[in-house]
Amino acid sequence: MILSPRVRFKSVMDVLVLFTSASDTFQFASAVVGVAAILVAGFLLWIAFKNVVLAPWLISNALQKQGVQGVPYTISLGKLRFAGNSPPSTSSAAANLRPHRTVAPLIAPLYYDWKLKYGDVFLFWVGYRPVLSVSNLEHMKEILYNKSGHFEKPSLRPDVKDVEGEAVSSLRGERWSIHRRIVSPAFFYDKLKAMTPAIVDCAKVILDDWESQIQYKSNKEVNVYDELKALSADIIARCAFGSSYEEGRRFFKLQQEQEKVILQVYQSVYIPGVRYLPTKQNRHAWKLKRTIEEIVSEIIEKRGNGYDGTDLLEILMDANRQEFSQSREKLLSFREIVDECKLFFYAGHETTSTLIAWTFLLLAQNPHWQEEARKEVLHVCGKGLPTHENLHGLKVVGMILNEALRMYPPAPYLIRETVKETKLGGLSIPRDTMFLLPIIDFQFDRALWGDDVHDFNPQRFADGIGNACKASAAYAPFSMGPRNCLGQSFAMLESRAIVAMTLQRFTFTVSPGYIHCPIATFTLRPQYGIQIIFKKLE
Ligand code: HEM
Repeated sequence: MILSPRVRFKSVMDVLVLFTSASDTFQFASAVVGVAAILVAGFLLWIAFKNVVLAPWLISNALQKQGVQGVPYTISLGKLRFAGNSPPSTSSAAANLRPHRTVAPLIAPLYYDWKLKYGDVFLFWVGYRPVLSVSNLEHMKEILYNKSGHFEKPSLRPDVKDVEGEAVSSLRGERWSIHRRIVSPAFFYDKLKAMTPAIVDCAKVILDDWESQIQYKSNKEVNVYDELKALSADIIARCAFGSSYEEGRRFFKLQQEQEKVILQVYQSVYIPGVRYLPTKQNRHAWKLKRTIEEIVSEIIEKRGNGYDGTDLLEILMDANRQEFSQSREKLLSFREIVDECKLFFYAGHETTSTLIAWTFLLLAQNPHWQEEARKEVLHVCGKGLPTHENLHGLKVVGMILNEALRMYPPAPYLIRETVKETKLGGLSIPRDTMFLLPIIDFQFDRALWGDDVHDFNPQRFADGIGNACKASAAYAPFSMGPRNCLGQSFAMLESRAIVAMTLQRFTFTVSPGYIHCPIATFTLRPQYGIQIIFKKLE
């Protein structure tokens, strides 16, 4: 203890009294700190006990009593995995090169073992969260249309929310409907039409590059998965940020870094409070977030109020301006605008690029359909750059993309959770139960699609999606109901453009080096890429 020189002691007693009271104060403070530490530790233990032991036990007990079977619960404190979704070894993947029938069991092997063992409705665990697998079409419709308001998107973990932010895809209730209303105009027909030249321009750059490399060799092997990811990112950067395209690219590079952090966070068990500690991972995440926000504010500042473009950022800013002029309030905060731009990229680039990459694989494996599609493209668009109207007129290409979405849906499983106790198919489902809806399984149901369900047959879509199988709800690559994919038309436009422009210039086959290994992380993607050999069209 350091005493100020100004303190004067009259007697030894004074000094003793001072020391006694100081040590009392010290003891009192220590006691307070001790009690606080015990309370905090007790609180954390209670949260951990409630989340990791009590809640899982209550939910599984309630379901077991109603005859729902499932995987026994074991407390998992290591890395979390989805239903054993580890990529298969290269050799087992290579053995599965041909049959598409292996897609679903390959991406979630444990899940399909459990399904065989326990039947269509069963319980399994993602970490300590109980998940009910639902393979009944009527139940899936009830959950996705959510007329009762009992089924919602799962709430994001606070540490994931910190990094990812919250946008239309994860919001609920009133905030979700405001965001959906504001973002929807970005995908209206006239906006998509205005974006078509940018999409075609970006595709032309990459195809010119492939073509120039073929000048020196007779053919070129391309890992289309990697190249298409870069191309879709460019396209999204243009459509989200228009002329502020370079800043858009920087934004999305940083966001890719953020995605890696999100994956790490998702794989770890959530411990309250840890996200505030200055760990290496947290500091990295904070820095990325700061820099991303700085880029968007720079773009907004540069634009001022006189910008006349029609990109996503401008649509969001415009909604704010209109609301402000009427009510002096802004609809979206700055952070919400940033989060919507992030979502646009996140939801849009990986999904669309995997769809196009799988489509290239299927066309390379099925030369007859490749030729049919090429004939149509050359007939409708000639050899020039396609227009928006041209792209709409491509029926065969549309059928091929629909079939690719059936066999390789970029989002093969959807997740929901109950926000209230509810009834589903005679079962009483407790609150906070998660559902897994295996879209991919309905799309491979032989009873609904026929005996050729495992074959690539775009012909089944000749009379439209509604007539492709016995129950139209069995085809849901873009989900269904009020929260279906907002970017569906954009994704289909981009895919039509890239497939058509490639068919105009090249014929293509699968490389002998290709290893068939679909895995599901955020999307259903090819673990080792898709290597395609392109030859210039005579
Ligand atoms: C082939 C490409 C795509 C596929 C297969 C796809 C699929 C889906 C699916 C299945 C959902 C529903 C998710 C759920 O309910 O859990 C969804 C939602 C969404 N998608 Fe897509 N998507 C694609 C491309 C895009 C693109 C290009 C964008 C935007 C640029 C986009 C924006 C969105 C948004 C904003 C939502 C959330 C809607 C809401 O919750 O109200 N998607 N998408």
